[in-house]
Amino acid sequence: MDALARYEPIIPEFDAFLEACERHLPTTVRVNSIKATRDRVVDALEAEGIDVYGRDWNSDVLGVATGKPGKTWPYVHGWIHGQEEVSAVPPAILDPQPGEVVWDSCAAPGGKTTQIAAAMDDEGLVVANDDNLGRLSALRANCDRLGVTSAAVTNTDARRATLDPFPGVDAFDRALVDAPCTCEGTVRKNADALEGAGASASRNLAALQSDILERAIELTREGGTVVYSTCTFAPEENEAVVDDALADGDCRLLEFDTGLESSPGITEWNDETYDDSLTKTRRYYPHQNDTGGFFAAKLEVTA
Ligand SMILES: C[S@@+](CC[C@H](N)C(=O)[O-])C[C@H]1O[C@@H](n2cnc3c(N)ncnc32)[C@H](O)[C@@H]1O
Repeated sequence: MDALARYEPIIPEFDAFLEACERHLPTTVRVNSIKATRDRVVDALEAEGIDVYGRDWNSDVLGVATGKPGKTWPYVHGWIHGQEEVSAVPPAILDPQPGEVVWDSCAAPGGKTTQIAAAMDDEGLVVANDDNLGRLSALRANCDRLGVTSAAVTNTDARRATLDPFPGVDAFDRALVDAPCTCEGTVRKNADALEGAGASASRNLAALQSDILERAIELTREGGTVVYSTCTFAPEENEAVVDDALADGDCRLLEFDTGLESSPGITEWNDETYDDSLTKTRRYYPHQNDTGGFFAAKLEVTA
């Protein structure tokens, strides 16, 4: 947990935060509304001895009290997807609508792609991109199992993505940048997550994250929405990256409230200051909702 010590000045109730990071992460699943309803899923899981409980902020997210849902037929048939609760936040605030064209720039293995497609009633187009060929089979398999027919899988470096493969598409309506990051917020399910974490690892990733976010803003129509998210606590990968995008002058931050407890983004870190509007971004800490850690920013494209 040493790598987390540098966050003491910015994380509220720091001792409770550290204590939560050492606790086992609750298992959660997301109901796949393309194939099933919440009630049918609850009944089917209970018939297999899996007890679940609802989560107030999102009726499609179920906590698992007992049993292993990944070994049940509702899982095999794609009625549910194993998804960490707080990782359902970015697609929820992206708020994609049926018929839209949405870019998921860093999509594998597809937890958020399939959530986006479900929110769109599987109508429209979700371009699910990832530059790592080895991760595309899991992305495709998840789309198949969950019955997603609206996704097109691409394998490009998001920094250089174009609209050329999609004749007739002038711009994306919305884009998600669920960026590659140091993954510190996954420490509750992977104790090794903090190995190699720290300011220098975070600074090394920031240029890639900024370039992908910049490309997402360029490819999204004026008035469209871009969500930037990471599963790390590092301001270098979070507020600093969004601050960079704001400085280009083509977007502005929007406020959002998922119903989950969260803290506002910060505007000062070490020797840096960020735009005041960075308080509209949200930080989700493990002790607030008994989840992993996440950061999310919702941007409107203005030019
Ligand atoms: C946090 S993971 C995405 C998780 C995914 N959104 C989900 O919910 O299942 C980040 C992904 O970014 C991909 N990635 C890294 N660099 C990239 C780049 N330059 N262009 C596109 N994808 C990239 C990685 O291969 C990885 O799959």
